[in-house]
Amino acid sequence: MLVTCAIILNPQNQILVTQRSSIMHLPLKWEFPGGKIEANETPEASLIREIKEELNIDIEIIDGLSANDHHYPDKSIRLIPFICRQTGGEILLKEHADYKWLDRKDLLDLDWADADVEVVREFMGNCS
Ligand SMILES: Nc1nc2c([nH]c(=O)n2[C@H]2C[C@H](O)[C@@H](COP(=O)(O)OP(=O)(O)OP(=O)(O)O)O2)c(=O)[nH]1
Repeated sequence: MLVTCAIILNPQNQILVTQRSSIMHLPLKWEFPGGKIEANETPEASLIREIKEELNIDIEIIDGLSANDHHYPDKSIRLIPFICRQTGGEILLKEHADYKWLDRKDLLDLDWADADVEVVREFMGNCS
């Protein structure tokens, strides 16, 4: 399953992180918002759509990071991360339990979905 996720930076270069709800797969784990790529969709178009649906905000995509393949006991995903900026809208949580803007140095303190840990490491390595 192909999943895109957005590492959204604000003007202070903090990063938006979202917490999965208790009724989702991987309940209460932190992730970068995003979701499954649908048929006939580019990864970029899918991500822009998902972020609007889940968070009510508009984003532009700045760059891509390496995809990370991860096997959960019940499913395998290829997580495809993009670095993004918010271009409009106000955050409204439609699916998630919580969100926060975090400084880069604090990212690894969260209880991440397992597939994200490698993405966080690459992002921190690239930017520090
Ligand atoms: N959106 C997103 N999903 C992630 C991340 N890390 C990670 O392991 N995942 C997993 C959680 C889900 O199993 C899948 C994304 O699916 P989704 O969020 O679109 O859909 P979902 O919960 O409806 O999935 P499903 O139960 O229908 O399979 O990828 C991440 O950073 N962002």
